[in-house]
Amino acid sequence: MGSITINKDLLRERQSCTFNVLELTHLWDGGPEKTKERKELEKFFLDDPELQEKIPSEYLSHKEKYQEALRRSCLLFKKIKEWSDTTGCGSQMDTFQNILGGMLGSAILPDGVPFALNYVMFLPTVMGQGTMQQQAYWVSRAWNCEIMCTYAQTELGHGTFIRGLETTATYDPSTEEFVFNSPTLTSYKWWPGGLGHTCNYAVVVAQLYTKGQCHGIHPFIVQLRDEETHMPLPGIKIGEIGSKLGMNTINNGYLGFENVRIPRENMLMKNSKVLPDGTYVNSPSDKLTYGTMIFVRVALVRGIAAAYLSKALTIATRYSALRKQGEIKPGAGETQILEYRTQQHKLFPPMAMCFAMRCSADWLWDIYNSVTAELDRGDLERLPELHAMACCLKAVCTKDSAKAIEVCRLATGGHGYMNSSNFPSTYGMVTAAETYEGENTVLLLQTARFLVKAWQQARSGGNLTETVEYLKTMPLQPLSLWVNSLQHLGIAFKRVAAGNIETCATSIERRILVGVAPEDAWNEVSIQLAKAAETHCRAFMMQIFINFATSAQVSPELKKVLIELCELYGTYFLLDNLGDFFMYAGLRSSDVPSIQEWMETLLHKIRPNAVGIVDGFDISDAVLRSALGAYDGNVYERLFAEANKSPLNAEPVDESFHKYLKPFLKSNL
Ligand SMILES: CC/C=C\C/C=C\C/C=C\C/C=C/C(=O)SCCNC(=O)CCNC(=O)[C@H](O)C(C)(C)COP(=O)(O)OP(=O)(O)OC[C@H]1O[C@@H](n2cnc3c(N)ncnc32)[C@H](O)[C@@H]1OP(=O)(O)O
Ligand SMILES: Cc1cc2nc3c(=O)[nH]c(=O)nc-3n(C[C@H](O)[C@H](O)[C@H](O)COP(=O)(O)OP(=O)(O)OC[C@H]3O[C@@H](n4cnc5c(N)ncnc54)[C@H](O)[C@@H]3O)c2cc1C
Repeated sequence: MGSITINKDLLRERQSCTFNVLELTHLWDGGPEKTKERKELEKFFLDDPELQEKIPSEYLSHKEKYQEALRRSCLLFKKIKEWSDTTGCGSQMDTFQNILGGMLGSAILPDGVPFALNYVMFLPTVMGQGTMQQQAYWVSRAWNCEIMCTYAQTELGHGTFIRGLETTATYDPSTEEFVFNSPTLTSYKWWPGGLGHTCNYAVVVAQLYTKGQCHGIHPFIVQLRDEETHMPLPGIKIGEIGSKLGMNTINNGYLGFENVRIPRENMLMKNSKVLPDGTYVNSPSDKLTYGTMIFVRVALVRGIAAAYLSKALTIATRYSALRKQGEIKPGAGETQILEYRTQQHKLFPPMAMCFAMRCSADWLWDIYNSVTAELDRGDLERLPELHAMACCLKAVCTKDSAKAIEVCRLATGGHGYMNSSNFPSTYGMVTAAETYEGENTVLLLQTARFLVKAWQQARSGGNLTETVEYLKTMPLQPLSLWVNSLQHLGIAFKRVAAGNIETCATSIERRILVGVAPEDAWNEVSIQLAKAAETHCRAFMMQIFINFATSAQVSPELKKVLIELCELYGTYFLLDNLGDFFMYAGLRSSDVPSIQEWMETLLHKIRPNAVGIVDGFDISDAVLRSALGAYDGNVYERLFAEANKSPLNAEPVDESFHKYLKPFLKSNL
């Protein structure tokens, strides 16, 4: 046990890699300086014995899991402060992003950080929707952990349709207060992270009533618990919602109100306002209230979808390089399972997806920042495009990531089913993101709304924004004969997207012409609309990946690998959606064998570099937390060591034998 020798198959894989792995790590991190900072940060946190796991969390009770997560969260956030004070290297915000949205947090609190919402949603909401005075007061309190806050929007009865939320905030001009009530069971807040027993304040989204009129949903800061005793304040009914598929340490909670009063100043008033006499002042756009959701959707693409997929791929690829099972040629000796073409087909396309997600996430982050600056200047023109792209990228990337993580688990056979593989917790984390922050189908339909409008605009000769420009040009270009090239793939994906969007738009128009109400027509066509949004997103990701791979300033060896992965992304999704390419991209059935061969050749070319690629993600063993994926490949020793941590192995005969089994066996049924 505890051998530090590297598995010889993994060693051979590393020796035969054709590119410089460190160069990929630098590219992945955004430069050598970023790699250095990340490694220093990991060392500072992960070498701390107080943050090491003593008993695997799977063996703790629900309550113990939460208590242990809270202990670590407190230590972790003290250390963040220490890190910023002592190193002066990197702002605290960078560090928070790495902890909450990066891999570091998942190493220390794999099932979720109960403080996450304070940073991921409360602070962005106050910064985006609070006045300067409100920001000055609340940001420093929450930032310095004087208070711990969450974001309470979803209710038992409504998550998606937020205009239907039932919690009321009624303004009382005589005291200049808002009075909060939960009129029904379904109006109870349900889900907010950290709400159960961690937070003492929340942004609460409620229907605003003033002067007898409802003005729709607005955000308010509400104190929930006493700052000293942590007891719920009068009229606050609060608790935790119970055990879930994953994320069991994030402390999701419920919350009801009975005549809870808050000062008028606690309404976040950057956009709309209520004056002391109760006069309501409108926001420039009611969609500005939805700003925090856009921020989190943007952050999730990189922080959850791409990051957790890179982890799963590292585990499954290293394991596949050392696991031997069966023979390809009888008598030639047992084969590394990575040699099986079917295994390569499971693992390498998700590697390509991981790169496509990262490039798209960087693009999305940049436009998020520029559009946010424009909004601050009162310019709302690009908000619809940002909303549309944040919605479809969040939906497609979390879906691809969750599906691929499950494929990675299946690719490791029985051992992947163990908690010690770290697949279950990784999957639990990512599949949650398919639902939260906007359920994926719902988000795709939001993008589809934007696309149908863009299609109509293209037809009437109007101007189109960057991501939908192709709707103007694509239909005009004649279909050419199929060529196996990246450029042709890029065009074909756009043709498929344009074709799907056109089909939807004309199906809706056709229905309306025969008297179907527009809303019913929309619902009738919505299966195709969701698909159209997905194909638009895929075409966007394909093009972004092509731009990245062809223009990356890297060595020829690494560039070759990036191009191979990019081609694999395209050929994989093309072969998976042949019908679309037949219908809209001029593909003929006689073209398919050569594309299948192209894809298989790519799998063959990527094979020698597979371990190098995942090594390039540079995920340390402490972050991977997997018996199957460790750098040295000593899988079987680790599986044994993990099995022996089971509390059932503490005694050779468990007490249940004497209590139940022995009497049963002796009872002569
Ligand atoms: C890196 C991260 C690290 C770690 C994370 C760790 C832990 C965190 C874990 C969990 C956190 C989870 C938090 C949550 O889930 S909070 C709750 C999130 N809830 C949602 O996302 C609700 C989803 N629903 C909606 O977003 C909207 O209600 C919906 C868009 C579905 C519909 O809204 P509404 O009915 O008001 O609008 P429509 O009539 O459909 O459209 C009107 C119009 O407005 C446009 N629109 C809609 N949303 C936006 C937006 N956000 N911004 C801009 N514009 C928007 C829409 O396109 C329409 O435009 P038009 O067609 O021009 O009329
Ligand atoms: C782990 C986790 C953490 C969360 N954290 C928070 C939090 O911190 N704060 C918070 O406020 N909330 C939080 N949520 C709630 C989350 O945002 C909602 O669950 C999510 O928005 C989906 O809403 P819903 O549960 O009401 O699903 P529903 O909207 O009821 O969806 C159910 C089904 O109906 C379909 N559907 C609904 N509307 C439409 C439509 N218009 N068109 C077509 N199909 C539709 C959906 O596609 C889905 O298939 C969290 C949820 C989870 C799972």
